[in-house]
Amino acid sequence: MTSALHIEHLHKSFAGAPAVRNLSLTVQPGEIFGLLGPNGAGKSTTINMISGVCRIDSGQVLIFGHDNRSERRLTRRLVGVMHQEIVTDNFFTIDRALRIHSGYYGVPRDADWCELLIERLGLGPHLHKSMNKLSGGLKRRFMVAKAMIHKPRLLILDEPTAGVDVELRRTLWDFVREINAEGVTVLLTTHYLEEAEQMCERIAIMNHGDLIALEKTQQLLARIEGRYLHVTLEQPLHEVPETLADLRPALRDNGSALRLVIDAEQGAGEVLRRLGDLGMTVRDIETSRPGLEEVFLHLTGARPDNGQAGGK
Ligand SMILES: Nc1ncnc2c1ncn2[C@@H]1O[C@H](COP(=O)(O)OP(=O)(O)OP(=O)(O)O)[C@@H](O)[C@H]1O
Repeated sequence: MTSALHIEHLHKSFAGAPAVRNLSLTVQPGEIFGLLGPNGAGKSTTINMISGVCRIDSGQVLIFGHDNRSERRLTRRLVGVMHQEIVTDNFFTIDRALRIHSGYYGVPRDADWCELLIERLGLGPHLHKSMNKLSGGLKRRFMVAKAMIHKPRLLILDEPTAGVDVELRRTLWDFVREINAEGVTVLLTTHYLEEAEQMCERIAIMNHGDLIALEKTQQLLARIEGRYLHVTLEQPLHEVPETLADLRPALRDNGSALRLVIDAEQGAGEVLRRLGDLGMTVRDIETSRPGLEEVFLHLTGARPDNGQAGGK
């Protein structure tokens, strides 16, 4: 089966500083694939090389088996990209801009498809507004429609939900799932790791230009063993006693909450007894499983978007 996207030994430097180093990966047709990494990891540079916006220093990008440089006209039609920066055609209305963009790809305008995009992205009531009068959320919705107007087989979304409210994020992801079910392959980046966890079958993590993990989402999640035990204390702690070091403690909420890591099979009772022996009075407990955010932290040592966004 021809892969939807095949990247081989891709490399890009800016003024001698590598932004993407020897990157190889393959996305299969029909996948929803996540490309994650902290700020500056090289995700956008990779996407820009795939879409042809950024010159490739060395390596190769094949889109459904076609080289994105030697078969540029063809591959441009096969891919739809929503770039991270908000770029709109300021003095056009949404309606006019969408018409122009379908012409740009040289595909005949498919009125039904265009209507579906407009309806599903909630653009209907705003079609005749000029772009510079739209809210940020609406501009993003327009950008998704624009990326898809020519019915690409590979849709690339670079941070589609940055700065977008919860309701719209849900609408957007529902739509992405729907078109994926109809056969469109999706490559996405997001700083909201919960979204990546829910959406992606496989996830690649980049850091400082290198690929540091590429696994099924479930395998990635299984990398962190154990469960979290979240303990609320009656009396705040100033520091955690040394004797609890094996539980990898993290003090939170000015010392009034303690997060401990316990074995998957270990019961909370034994841990609570140990806390009691140390003179701590526990007010409340809760357990949870580590999510993608913890795996990400573990692998990269950084929070997505410097801790400004993402899960809990
Ligand atoms: N046009 C450019 N000129 C110079 N340096 C650049 C350019 N584009 C990207 N870089 C640098 O390349 C590195 C990778 O940046 P890139 O934007 O690809 O990362 P990213 O993973 O997409 O980050 P973010 O999550 O912040 O968008 C960074 O060090 C960045 O400063």
